[in-house]
Amino acid sequence: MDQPVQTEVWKAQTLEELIEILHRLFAGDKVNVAEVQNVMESYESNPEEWTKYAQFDQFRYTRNLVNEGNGKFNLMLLCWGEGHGSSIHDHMDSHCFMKILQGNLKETLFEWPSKKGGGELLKKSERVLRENQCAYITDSIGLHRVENPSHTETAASLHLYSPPFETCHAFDQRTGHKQKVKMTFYSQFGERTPYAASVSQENN
Ligand SMILES: N[C@@H](CS(=O)O)C(=O)O
Ligand SMILES: [Fe+2]
Repeated sequence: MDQPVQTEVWKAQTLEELIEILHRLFAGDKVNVAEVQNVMESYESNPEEWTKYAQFDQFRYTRNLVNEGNGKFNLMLLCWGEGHGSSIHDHMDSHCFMKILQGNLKETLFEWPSKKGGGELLKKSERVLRENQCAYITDSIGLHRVENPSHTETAASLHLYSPPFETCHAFDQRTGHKQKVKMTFYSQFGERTPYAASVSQENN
């Protein structure tokens, strides 16, 4: 019988402590997905600790950089207004962890377009993620779309990407065609990104 893989169990009491633990977990070359997911789930969202990063936009979800993870990962807070959603997109072969800090988010998984090209993207599954849950996706799992299904409540989520990336592909559900998109930060470390640095760039 195989030995079970030892995973350490950490409990993050605060956002600051979570960031410290994440730095340790990403110090080496290997990522233990279950361990990262567990520690992100162990943090009980406390809005007082993250509200300084939360900047909402009227029209679309925003990406707000919280920590650069020593070059190993980017940690960011995403702010979703009522009904806001992403395109169907990939994650450039990175690990992607998504923890709900406030509200609910609906995640719909899709298959990659078939090699022959063309045709509608097949929906694999959908689920609603609730406060403090942490989901994981990477390209081998598929593509996803994330939406705030509520028309009365905003939502906030904490995303960790390793290695960090700045572009991804957005897919047309009906044709399967993809387009490269550049992703920007609405704010970094609590400060609104200057207009010149984000102009003519898009979110995903
Ligand atoms: N991957 C998306 C957010 S999500 O919809 O998972 C982004 O970084 O903007
Ligand atoms: Fe995503």
